[in-house]
Amino acid sequence: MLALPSTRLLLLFGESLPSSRLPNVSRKVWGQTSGRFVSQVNPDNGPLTLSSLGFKSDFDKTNKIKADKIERLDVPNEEPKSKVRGVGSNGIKTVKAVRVKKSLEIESAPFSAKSFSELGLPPMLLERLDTAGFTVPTDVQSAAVPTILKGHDVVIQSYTGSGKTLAYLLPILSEVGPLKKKSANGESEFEKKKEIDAVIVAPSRELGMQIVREVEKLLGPTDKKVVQQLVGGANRSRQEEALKKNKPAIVVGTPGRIAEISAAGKLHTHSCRFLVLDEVDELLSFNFREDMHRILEHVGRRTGSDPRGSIAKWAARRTIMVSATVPFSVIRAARSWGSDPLLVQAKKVMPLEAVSPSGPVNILKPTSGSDSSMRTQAALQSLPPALKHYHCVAKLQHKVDTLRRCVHALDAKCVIAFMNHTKQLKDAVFKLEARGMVAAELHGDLGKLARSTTLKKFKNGEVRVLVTNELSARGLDVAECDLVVNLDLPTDSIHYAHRAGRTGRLGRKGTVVTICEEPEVFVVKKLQKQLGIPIPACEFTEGKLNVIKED
Ligand SMILES: Nc1ncnc2c1ncn2[C@@H]1O[C@H](COP(=O)(O)OP(=O)(O)OP(=O)(O)O)[C@@H](O)[C@H]1O
Repeated sequence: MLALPSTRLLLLFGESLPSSRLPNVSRKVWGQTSGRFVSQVNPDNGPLTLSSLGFKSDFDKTNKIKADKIERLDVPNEEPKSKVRGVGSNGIKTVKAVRVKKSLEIESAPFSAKSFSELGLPPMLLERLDTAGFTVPTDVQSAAVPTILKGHDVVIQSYTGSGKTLAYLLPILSEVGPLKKKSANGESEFEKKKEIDAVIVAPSRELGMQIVREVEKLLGPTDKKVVQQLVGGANRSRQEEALKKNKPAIVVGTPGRIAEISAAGKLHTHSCRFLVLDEVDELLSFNFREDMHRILEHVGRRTGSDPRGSIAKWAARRTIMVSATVPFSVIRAARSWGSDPLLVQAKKVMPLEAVSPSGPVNILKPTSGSDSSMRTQAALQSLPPALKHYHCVAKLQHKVDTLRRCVHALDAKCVIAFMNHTKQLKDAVFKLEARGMVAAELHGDLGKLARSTTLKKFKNGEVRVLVTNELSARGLDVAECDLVVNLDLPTDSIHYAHRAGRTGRLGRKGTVVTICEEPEVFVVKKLQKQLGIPIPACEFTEGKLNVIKED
């Protein structure tokens, strides 16, 4: 069995490995194979799909909680109607061509229910979903929506890019705001209340704004003010004014700003019915502990003490915790906050009580190596099934040029390159631009405007390579991203999974290449073992990715 650790940040490899400044290297002889057999990458290498995993489709029958069975349907071969872009490479620094739009193929579509109407959503919300181009729910949406609608507290765990945001937004919008279900007397009139009905917390400004846009997409232009962003970095008094004037039903924000405004008495959340913690394992980390403490104490809290204990105290609030990586510490916390909480995965719903610390919730245990099928299943619960993973050995001073050759070899149009230290990002961008590749840096030290402008340019195709740090590892949704490159190694398998998950969104193809120095290869081997996925060595010769087969 795969055991789970009790804390989120497992620094399995100690400190992140050193990376010094990068010299100005333009041309070198690359990747000697030293007697190893080199083969061309096989484009037909079929990805593992969810359906090949054979997850259980029913609720656990031993479950003491009387949850209804969620009916499973065959996976239809339908693509969602999302717009996806491609790029025409121009190679000239000054020309910032916008990518030509083309569809990125969805290789293994994670859809099981045939339509949203099967999930018990109100007619107006169904209409808005249709208008927004969402026609078929993903597996995790099919599992989560009816479960939350039945009133359960849930932990939603499913791989990156599988549609977890809508999985919790849809049940909330079914009960909160102008799209909600009609009441028993047939009224659907949305009455503005003084208090907030749903609080959604996300660890970064970017992720918070992304969630706001997803809510706005469904609310439509006339009801946009039903949701209010409370993210850090933005003008606080304007946010407070908007709360007062618009009386939003839903707020989405970062822990610091929500806690700040709440402490100032400008955010009334005591009768709140939904609390969502998106990227819950990150939110429950040490960094956010004080702000999260305030939020957990004040959102949905009934006034006056409750002699029946903490569970009764929280009975009015539904707590929804979400992440691709769920350590057992989150399960433990969820058990103490919720009443009969359930774990919702793409094809399985089970009571949290049934999750054992040694059960395969996730990828988080350094494995000793015996049960490879268990490891594979656990990894695939966090990583998109259509991803391909490689590593490439390069000297430190050649890493950026290796990245450039990797982008050309894979003809990648939309690339996210991760580094560990903010100071090095500028250098890498400079080198890429010097070789005619349009690149930009994104990190927390940049101002609010610079961050959103860069992200916008990346999303609309003006920037081909986004060089960034851990800020972008979680939640960032750019459907067109077809390549993730680790220029520095992630600190552990959780970080690897979140970085990797920026590509291969919603069943699309994607490649993850980790560029490391020879002494770092052992770390890649460890990641490979922990994640239960092959990360073969490769090199980029003659403009192609060549897989190196080990003896
Ligand atoms: N049913 C659907 N049909 C089409 N597109 C969808 C559907 N559900 C979600 N999407 C789109 O898929 C993309 C990924 O969804 P989302 O960001 O919610 O994934 P996620 O599981 O939360 O990922 P991460 O773990 O990285 O945060 C988004 O662009 C979203 O709009």
